[in-house]
Amino acid sequence: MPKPLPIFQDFPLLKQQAAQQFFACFDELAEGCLVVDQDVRVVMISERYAANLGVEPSDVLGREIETFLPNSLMRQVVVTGKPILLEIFEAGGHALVVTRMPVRGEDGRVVGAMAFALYSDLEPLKPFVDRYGQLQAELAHARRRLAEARRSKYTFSSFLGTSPQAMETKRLARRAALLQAPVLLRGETGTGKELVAHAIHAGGPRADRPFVAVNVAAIPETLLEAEFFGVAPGAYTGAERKPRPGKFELADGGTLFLDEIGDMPPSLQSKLLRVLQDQEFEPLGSNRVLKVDVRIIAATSRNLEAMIREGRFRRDLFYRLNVLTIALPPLRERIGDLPTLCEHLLERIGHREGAPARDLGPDALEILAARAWPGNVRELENVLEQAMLASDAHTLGAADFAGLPPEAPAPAPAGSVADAERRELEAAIAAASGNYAEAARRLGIGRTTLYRRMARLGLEVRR
Ligand SMILES: Nc1ncnc2c1ncn2[C@@H]1O[C@H](COP(=O)(O)OP(=O)(O)OP(=O)(O)O)[C@@H](O)[C@H]1O
Repeated sequence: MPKPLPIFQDFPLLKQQAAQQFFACFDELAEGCLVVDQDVRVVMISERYAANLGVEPSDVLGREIETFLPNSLMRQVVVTGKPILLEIFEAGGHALVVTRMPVRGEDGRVVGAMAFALYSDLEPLKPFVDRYGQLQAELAHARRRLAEARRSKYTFSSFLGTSPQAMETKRLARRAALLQAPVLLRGETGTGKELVAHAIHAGGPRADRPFVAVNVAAIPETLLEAEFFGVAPGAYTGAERKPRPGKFELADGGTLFLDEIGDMPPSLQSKLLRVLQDQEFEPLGSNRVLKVDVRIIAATSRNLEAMIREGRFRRDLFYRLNVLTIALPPLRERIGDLPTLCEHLLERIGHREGAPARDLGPDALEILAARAWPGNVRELENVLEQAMLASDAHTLGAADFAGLPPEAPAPAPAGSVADAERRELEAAIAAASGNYAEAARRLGIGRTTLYRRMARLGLEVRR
């Protein structure tokens, strides 16, 4: 509780005079003032303030302020005892810049509050208000962009498939999300390595910290070091290396996803190993050591063991990265997931293209199941997209995929899709003890879709 100002204590008359002068001064220089008691009734209002509010002083004296100014904040000041130092207040059809302060008695208790209108015309403040508005807008924009960039695009539910292989992948990834050790994702192109990396990040304690991805294969070797470790200001490094933070620094506190780690040149492999061991490094052209806390998720489609034998990949780096390893199954080894994948991908493509989602006829499914899919889910998505764009049919049939280039048939015989799907549905229904809603949830589909699929596969729906 603040004490009354000591200088006034022995001079009550002076205090009163000063207060009166203060009010008079404010009324003249500013746009008037107003005082309320502890019941928020008006005990004083200047002519000018009354004019600004569009009221007559005699009409409002003694009244609770909200009876003529419903959005007044004076009660808040009286109740909390806290001033509201600057606020733009809309009243009487125009904006006032108002300062409100509590009035305290000798014992420090709040006995009322006073308000001063500093300006009734915001023109003098316009440069500040404009600048403030502009900065606010810039800040909001930057925050939105940062949040978007940092938000993981995928979670575990984005990884589609309920085959045993897909479920095992998700189980391992969920476990990895809760740990801090490096993760190595292995799998052919298009099997969802990047998707899983995002999901691991989003499912762990670093979720609200940055997720930074670097595709090692996409960056020229000469620029990789600067890309990873950054360039210090003032470093003489040539035109293409302006001072900037490296990916390690940007990912501090979060996750750094190193895609195509097998493409990393040997010189950088040693440096990466050092950072993994010590969690510190020096930006290019700097003698300052930066300490970071970064979780590494690396991915590769290459045979790293063969590369080690050929001396192209460091064994010690491999051991360092190969702590939690997740092998992503190729599509042809989980062809039972094809119907689920197609259904979701068609929906996703439809959404992207602003077109209604399409179905896939059983004949089309048989054709797709017979392919080897070297490009995996990405290739499947491309094939579906092309077929969708070329046809108006609601249900895509075999003919819509007639243009597919010939390809060696996959090891699995074509008839097995229906079997695999039937087994999958039966397993889910059994696991849900015959509860179809629960089985559908486990499969990640709606109940109606489940009934439709069961009917197509000749499974009886028991109600
Ligand atoms: N299980 C899955 N469920 C849904 N979408 C998937 C799945 N696997 C892959 N995809 C989709 O396939 C595309 C390729 O996936 P992603 O980029 O994660 O693969 P990748 O293994 O990192 O490929 P690359 O090695 O070529 O970089 C993405 O559009 C992704 O959303």
